[in-house]
Amino acid sequence: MTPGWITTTLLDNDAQGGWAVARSREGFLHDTNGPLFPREWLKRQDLSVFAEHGIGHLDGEPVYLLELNSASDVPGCSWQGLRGFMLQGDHTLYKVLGYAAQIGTWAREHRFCGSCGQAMVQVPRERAMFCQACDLRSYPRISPSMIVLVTRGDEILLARSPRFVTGVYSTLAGFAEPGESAEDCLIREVREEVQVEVKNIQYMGSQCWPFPHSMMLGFHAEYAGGDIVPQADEIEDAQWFNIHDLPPLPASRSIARYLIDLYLARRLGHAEPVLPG
Ligand SMILES: NC(=O)C1=CN([C@@H]2O[C@H](COP(=O)(O)OP(=O)(O)OC[C@H]3O[C@@H](n4cnc5c(N)ncnc54)[C@H](O)[C@@H]3O)[C@@H](O)[C@H]2O)C=CC1
Ligand SMILES: [Mg+2]
Ligand SMILES: [Zn+2]
Repeated sequence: MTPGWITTTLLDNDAQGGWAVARSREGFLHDTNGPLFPREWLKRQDLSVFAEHGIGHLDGEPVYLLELNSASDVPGCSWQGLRGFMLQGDHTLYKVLGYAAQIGTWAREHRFCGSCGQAMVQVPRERAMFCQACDLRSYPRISPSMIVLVTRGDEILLARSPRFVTGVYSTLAGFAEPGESAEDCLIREVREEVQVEVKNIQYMGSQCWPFPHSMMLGFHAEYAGGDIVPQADEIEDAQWFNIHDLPPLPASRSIARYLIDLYLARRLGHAEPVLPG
């Protein structure tokens, strides 16, 4: 048995047994034991199954996703969004659900060929949807996004999007555009969002962010010039905060929080945090 969570290209849907998770627009089904159910039991419930996908092995046991058309009532169970599992509970289970969500979304959005409109089929032994007419393969979509902590000595630059929980300030972030390097994107995003220039860009680590399919590339950068001017609509407020007087910060498992906590730890001589994958 291999311990932990290992994603698998494909599993045999006709095989019996294993674990399963169920996903609807309301999130994942869970009970007091969590979101993993014996697969044969789950399939006997009154669920409107849209598709079934083998997604991996957890501690050697196969895990399947039941992608549903709608959320139905299952006695003793309720539904919870992926963010809820990210914020609290077992991190490995959150990784299972994050992967399940990305595969479910991608398969649902790639039933038809984007080039000719014909129905696509799943390719054997590969996580891809295939159009026979165009010989086109579509792979799961991953969107590279830069995230950066900009610092000026004891001060760090944090901003609020109107979408954030009330009061919370975070690091700047944005999606890469075609033609950009990671550094180009970071410099553009910081300019667009706060009109500040940065220097000494340093890569710090990455994190899968399945909301819905970002790959966060985390950086540290030093302030090089400019006064903060928040971007209309995107940035509600942005400020330099002293490290001894910080506002409410992002969730502890996010790379945004890691970048902040790492800088504080290095500045104040504390133990360094570990980035959750
Ligand atoms: N894990 C973490 O700690 C954090 C993760 N994030 C994530 O970083 C990502 C980017 O951050 P934002 O500030 O929202 O991006 P952003 O600054 O580029 O602005 C968002 C806008 O980008 C456009 N957009 C949406 N999806 C896109 C895509 N796949 N490719 C290109 N453009 C797209 C839309 O117009 C959207 O309104 C998001 O997924 C966000 O959830 C943001 C902050 C913290
Ligand atoms: Mg942004
Ligand atoms: Zn086609």
